[in-house]
Amino acid sequence: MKILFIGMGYVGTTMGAVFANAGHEVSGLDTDKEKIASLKKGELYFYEPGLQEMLRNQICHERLSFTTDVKEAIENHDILFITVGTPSLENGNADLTYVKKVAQMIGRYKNREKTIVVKSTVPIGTTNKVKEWINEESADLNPVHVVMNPEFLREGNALQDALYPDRIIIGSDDEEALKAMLKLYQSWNCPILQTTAMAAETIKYTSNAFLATKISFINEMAKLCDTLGVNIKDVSKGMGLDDRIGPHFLEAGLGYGGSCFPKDVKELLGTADAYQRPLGLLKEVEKINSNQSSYFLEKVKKSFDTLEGKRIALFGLAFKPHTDDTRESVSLPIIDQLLKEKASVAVHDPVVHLSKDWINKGIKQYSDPYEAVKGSDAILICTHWPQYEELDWERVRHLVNEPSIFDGRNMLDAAKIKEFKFHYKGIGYS
Ligand SMILES: NC(=O)c1ccc[n+]([C@@H]2O[C@H](COP(=O)([O-])OP(=O)(O)OC[C@H]3O[C@@H](n4cnc5c(N)ncnc54)[C@H](O)[C@@H]3O)[C@@H](O)[C@H]2O)c1
Ligand SMILES: O=c1ccn([C@@H]2O[C@H](COP(=O)(O)OP(=O)(O)O[C@H]3O[C@H](CO)[C@@H](O)[C@H](O)[C@H]3O)[C@@H](O)[C@H]2O)c(=O)[nH]1
Repeated sequence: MKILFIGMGYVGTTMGAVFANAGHEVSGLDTDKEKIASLKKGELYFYEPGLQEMLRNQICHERLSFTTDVKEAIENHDILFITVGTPSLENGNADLTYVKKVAQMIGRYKNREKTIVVKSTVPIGTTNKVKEWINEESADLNPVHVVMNPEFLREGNALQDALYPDRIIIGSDDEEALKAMLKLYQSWNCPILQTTAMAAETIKYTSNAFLATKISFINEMAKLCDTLGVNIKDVSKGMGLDDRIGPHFLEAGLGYGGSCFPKDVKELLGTADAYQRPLGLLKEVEKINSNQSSYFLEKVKKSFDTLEGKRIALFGLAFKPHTDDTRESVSLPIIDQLLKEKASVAVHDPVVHLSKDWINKGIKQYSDPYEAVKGSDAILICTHWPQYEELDWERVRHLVNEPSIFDGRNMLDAAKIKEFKFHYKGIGYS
């Protein structure tokens, strides 16, 4: 089948490559000329393990191509996936500008019957509006079939998640759209749930909200564990052994960031408020999450009379390991706060390069973690990059000024690290 992906970001590029890999002829459209120029050369402009190889392979097999030609792309394809961003507006609602523009573009250039797949995460009720936006703009009288097909991939694990998803959700009351989706996904070996577009949209938001709730729950318990002197890692492990609870998303630490959980939690809260069904539990989840970095910094501050003049080495800028994405990464507000307290900050991240704005604020970035820690008074771990577990901590001990580690991801083995005479503090774990 010939498929068009509109929006070559994390989702569009990954899913485009994966559908090409499954034997379809895929084209990727984006209005950003630089991104398309880079993708055409087989160069992935963001970091995602394994994707670059698949991208090049599919380009070589002529199953994957890229374009900025909106008219031609829309005219020549019958299945169009919308994968543009839906970031938060100031008020927390999802910004539908990009989705609406794409729908209008489709309407303008629609020349025959088409199936439109909404893959972007959109507020409940949007998929039905997409159909209206297309029809309002279209002079073509052939039918348009619209279906909601939320995406559940995680950055850093995107290929595995896209190739082997736990489930596929397809939501529409349009029989033709459902038929097209079942055909498209016929080679995928996982449960497929058919439902309404609104239920599909709701499933996406409630899934993210539930995972965010698990994280805030365990973080709240981690604070209690700090007070009680109980190890939260043992608590998570013990809880997770119960099949009904499961081991996932019970890692206590600095809380959730990224381009999805914060914005999707906000949007769901806004929708519920708009329908006068406020979600008290989820409000608390958000509040716990936004207080988590202050809780962590309080621990750091308690160890010093003042942070003024102290040299802090901060490990990890990405919002999670195996990605270069810093959207809503907790590391950035932490750096800001450290600067406000007049500390000097040296950072390391295996893949993220700090933007000029940050460098201009006086942050020093090092490509070698051992350089970053030289003369530091504290090491703050903000991203769970496995590389940090592998460091020669004995060597680190000899490079630092003060042997203090604040582990915002509880990723090091406290007992082992203390053997090197470090003072070690995690969250609910020390
Ligand atoms: N990133 C994830 O891990 C993830 C996972 C599941 C779902 N989602 C959802 O998928 C959607 C896309 O997320 P993303 O992270 O891939 O976004 P992104 O910001 O990485 O990419 C969006 C792309 O759309 C392009 N674009 C904007 N307007 C366009 C237009 N009119 N025509 C063509 N291209 C246009 C932008 O240039 C950009 O390249 C969001 O709704 C997000 O919530 C994201
Ligand atoms: O036990 C845990 C698990 C995760 N996190 C944090 O939670 C955030 C999100 O992590 P993760 O869910 O792995 O990454 P995302 O790429 O944001 O993926 C989420 O958001 C996507 C966009 O909607 C969905 O598609 C995915 O299913 C959903 O997991 C990160 O800051 C993690 O550090 C924790 O603090 N503790």
